[in-house]
Amino acid sequence: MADARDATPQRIDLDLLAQRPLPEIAQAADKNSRGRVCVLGGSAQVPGGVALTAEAALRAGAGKVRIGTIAPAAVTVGCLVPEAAVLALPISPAGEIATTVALLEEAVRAADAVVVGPAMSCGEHGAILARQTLALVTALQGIVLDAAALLCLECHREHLAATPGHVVLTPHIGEMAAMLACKASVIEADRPGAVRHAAKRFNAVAVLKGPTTFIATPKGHLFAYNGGSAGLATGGSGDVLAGIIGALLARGATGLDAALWGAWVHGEAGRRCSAAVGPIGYLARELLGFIPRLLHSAQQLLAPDRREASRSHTR
Ligand SMILES: NC(=O)C1=CN([C@@H]2O[C@H](COP(=O)(O)OP(=O)(O)OC[C@H]3O[C@@H](n4cnc5c(N)ncnc54)[C@H](OP(=O)(O)O)[C@@H]3O)[C@@H](O)[C@H]2O)[C@@H](O)CC1
Ligand SMILES: Nc1ncnc2c1ncn2[C@@H]1O[C@H](COP(=O)(O)OP(=O)(O)O)[C@@H](O)[C@H]1O
Repeated sequence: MADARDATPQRIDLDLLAQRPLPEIAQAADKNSRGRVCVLGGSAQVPGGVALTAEAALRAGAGKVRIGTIAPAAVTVGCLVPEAAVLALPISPAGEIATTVALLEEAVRAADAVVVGPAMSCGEHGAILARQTLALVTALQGIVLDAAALLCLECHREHLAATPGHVVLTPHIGEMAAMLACKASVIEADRPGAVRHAAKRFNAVAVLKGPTTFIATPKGHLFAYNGGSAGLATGGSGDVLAGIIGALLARGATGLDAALWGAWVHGEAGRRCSAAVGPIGYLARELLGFIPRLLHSAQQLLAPDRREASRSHTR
């Protein structure tokens, strides 16, 4: 990783995003053309995390969201997000592999982007969901791999090698250590190097979350966002980020643009919560309500005729 140490990251701010506008959503667009997101995750220990991801995707503009989660949690999750469809997956996919695969294929094929892993605690479950999704990767506009879905990436390198940069990995430091089979202290010592190494190794956009979030591309481009709020270090906050990125991929953004915009919107939502509630103690679900306005106002500000205004605004 030493070769990456001298790389200076580009700062993720409105000036950078102005150069990378998101695909517009037409005024007349119906819900199928605004982006369909499938969220696969959840566990008996953390049944509600997928609801955060699904709602974040809806708040970021997805027209349709479907949640595939463990059967015992499916009804509850559906009630938490009545705007989403729910798919009940067998709790032990290894034992019912054929059913799981058939259900997943149908769900993934009906989506533009898939988010795999939020709130999933079982490595085996994650491995199967990630494998099935990656097998269909070319039919999708994007995939986000999060949490437990990141723990088996070595087995998926063949699939990942074939993707044209629309897979986004969202590890925190512990997950990054598992991905690269090293100690967390090694990642801690060189976060920019680690994220670049992971992006290259797995041929994906890598997002290393933390007080400063680093984003890298397989070609070695490096970006950093450090404008968030300490209160973002709270259970479920990463699930929200994964949902935002999933929705932006589904509307047609590239993996890199979805990651850059996602990190910025997530961090700014944290700042809004911090101002409204207090620097720590706000809930991940309280981030959700800020997403639509942040996305909308940033895009308005960045419309071509307003870019000059954005520059003076951010100075
Ligand atoms: N649990 C909850 O309350 C909620 C969880 N939710 C969701 O569940 C999912 C799993 O979350 P989680 O919290 O169960 O596992 P998480 O902390 O990600 O650890 C995974 C591994 O990483 C390691 N690791 C972590 N940080 C590290 C570090 N700095 N440095 C080094 N190691 C570090 C950690 O090691 P350990 O801390 O056990 O030593 C462990 O091995 C996720 O999607 C989350 O959003 C929410 O939906 C709702 C509330
Ligand atoms: N001290 C901090 N300051 C700003 N942002 C932070 C800080 N700590 C964590 N974050 C952000 O909060 C989110 C936490 O995600 P994650 O670790 O996956 O939590 P969870 O697994 O509970 O959802 C990430 O987006 C990360 O960048």
